Amino acid sequence: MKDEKQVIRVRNLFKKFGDFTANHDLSFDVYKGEIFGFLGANGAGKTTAIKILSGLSYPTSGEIEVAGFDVYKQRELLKRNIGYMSQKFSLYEDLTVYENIRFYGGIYGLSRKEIKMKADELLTTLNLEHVRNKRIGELPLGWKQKLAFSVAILHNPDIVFLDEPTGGVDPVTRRQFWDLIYEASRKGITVFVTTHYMDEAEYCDRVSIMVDGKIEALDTPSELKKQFEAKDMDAVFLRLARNSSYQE
Ligand SMILES: Nc1ncnc2c1ncn2[C@@H]1O[C@H](COP(=O)(O)OP(=O)(O)OP(=O)(O)O)[C@@H](O)[C@H]1O
Repeated sequence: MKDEKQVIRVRNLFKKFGDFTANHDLSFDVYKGEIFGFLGANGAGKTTAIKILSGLSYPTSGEIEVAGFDVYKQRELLKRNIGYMSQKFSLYEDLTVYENIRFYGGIYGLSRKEIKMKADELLTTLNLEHVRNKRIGELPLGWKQKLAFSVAILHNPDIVFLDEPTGGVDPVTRRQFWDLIYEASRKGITVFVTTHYMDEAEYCDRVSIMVDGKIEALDTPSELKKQFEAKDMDAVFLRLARNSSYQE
């Protein structure tokens, strides 16, 4: 646990689609600056929960506070204090790198001066100054994802939600992506991340594993390995996912 300050508080979260329960009685806390891995097989209910936590959809029931805001009544305030990135929701392919930064900076309420300063800083850090005026569509996937992450935290939010941010990216670029995650966490930004890559689960401070809509395990990677007598997170995950009623 990085810091005692709670930034996400979830109690008895249920989300139902008709008769189907996608999230079943989830309760957990996430702390300031923590890198929290949210794992589960396909269809376990991760995206459903992330959408609720980031104010994009309502829960069926439960008490949920994110960045100190209630997900039922304070969604607009909540959204201003978080960042969100997924493979499906990212940068605009037809806009240039700088236009994307300007667009999102505007949405996040930054002034022109702040946007310019942040853009310069971000492009220098990522070593992408030379593509400032290139369309996003022309860039390699790994660059796009690093940019998308940096844009998602442009406004210095309390929490950033990452839904499979490194899908389809080679291991070297994934490692570089994780350096950005560590840096954000060092600055006090909480990182809530879903991934299918078990090496990435090892990089998290704590990991929760969801099976069929329920959290079946939640602890640090080293405690989970001890608890399940597993040599790595892959083995922990397989042991839990094997109990799933959902088989591909
Ligand atoms: N709007 C919806 N209406 C009905 N069922 C839904 C809806 N959204 C999600 N579901 C169902 O809820 C379950 C959980 O979906 P969710 O997308 O949260 O899973 P996930 O863990 O994010 O999976 P993946 O890793 O494949 O993205 C799935 O069975 C899905 O079909």
